[in-house]
Amino acid sequence: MEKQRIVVKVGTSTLTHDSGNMDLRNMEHLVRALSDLHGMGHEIILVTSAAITVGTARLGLGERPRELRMKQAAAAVGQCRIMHIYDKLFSEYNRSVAQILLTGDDVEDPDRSAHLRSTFSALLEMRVIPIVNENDSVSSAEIETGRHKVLGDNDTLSAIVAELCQANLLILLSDIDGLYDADPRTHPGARLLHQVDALTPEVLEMAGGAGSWRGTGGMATKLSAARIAMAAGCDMVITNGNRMEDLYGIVAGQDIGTRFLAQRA
Ligand SMILES: Nc1ncnc2c1ncn2[C@@H]1O[C@H](COP(=O)(O)OP(=O)(O)O)[C@@H](O)[C@H]1O
Ligand SMILES: N[C@@H](CCC(=O)OP(=O)(O)O)C(=O)O
Repeated sequence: MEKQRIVVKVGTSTLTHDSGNMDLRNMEHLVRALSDLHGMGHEIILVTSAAITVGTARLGLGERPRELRMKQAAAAVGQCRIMHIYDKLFSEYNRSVAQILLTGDDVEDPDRSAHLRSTFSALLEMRVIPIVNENDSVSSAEIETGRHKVLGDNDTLSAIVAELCQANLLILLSDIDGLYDADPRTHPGARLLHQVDALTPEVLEMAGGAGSWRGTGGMATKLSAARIAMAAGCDMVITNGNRMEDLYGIVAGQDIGTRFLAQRA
């Protein structure tokens, strides 16, 4: 099989329980599948969410803080916890990881994004698995005051990373099997779309908001990600994070989840 550069984004709803604590079973299955794909020769970049949720649980705050500075503090605490667990789990499979935290400025500024590209390429050359999140402790201020709209959700961030690294494939692991023709939580008869060739107005209309208190963007941000990835020549697949074994089939090109086809030049 051809070796691919793959960005995998995993959302808060897959990484945590409803209590806000980390879902260690899902994390273990994720790390095992990614380590295995890495062992097959693929290059892997992991974009991970959940810092704010895990920090909230760790600090015993009861509910997700509304105050910005508390959210940012929770992210700082949660990010440490998450990286600790990833490092521990990947180490069991003899894989090295690196942490990259990004803000909107980092990807917008040509100098910074050039450095970022070189860092990713050096890490991948050394067979390290970069683990990326938004630098929430710094950047939420920008997001909430509306000065920068570039980031703010990891779906978009993962597509920007895929574009920056010229990845072949972006996989979004969510709490749902893919894009349906309507939000299945409110429309029980909704049907799964297997392939999307173009983001037509009809497709864009299908997307609704987040499915749980822990998720943020819902399908709307996933379609924004698809727009960036498809234009960058990268296929994107939305699939359910509860079946990590599906990652193998997706990488092999099987019909799993919803695949958004790259625009080929
Ligand atoms: N057309 C749609 N197809 C599938 N899911 C949808 C759709 N519209 C809205 N959703 C909601 O999007 C949710 C997934 O996004 P989100 O809650 O942000 O999770 P994540 O943390 O995985 O990013 C689903 O649980 C679902 O309720
Ligand atoms: N950067 C934030 C997550 C933002 C985000 O997009 O969350 P999600 O919709 O669960 O992928 C955090 O780590 O808490």
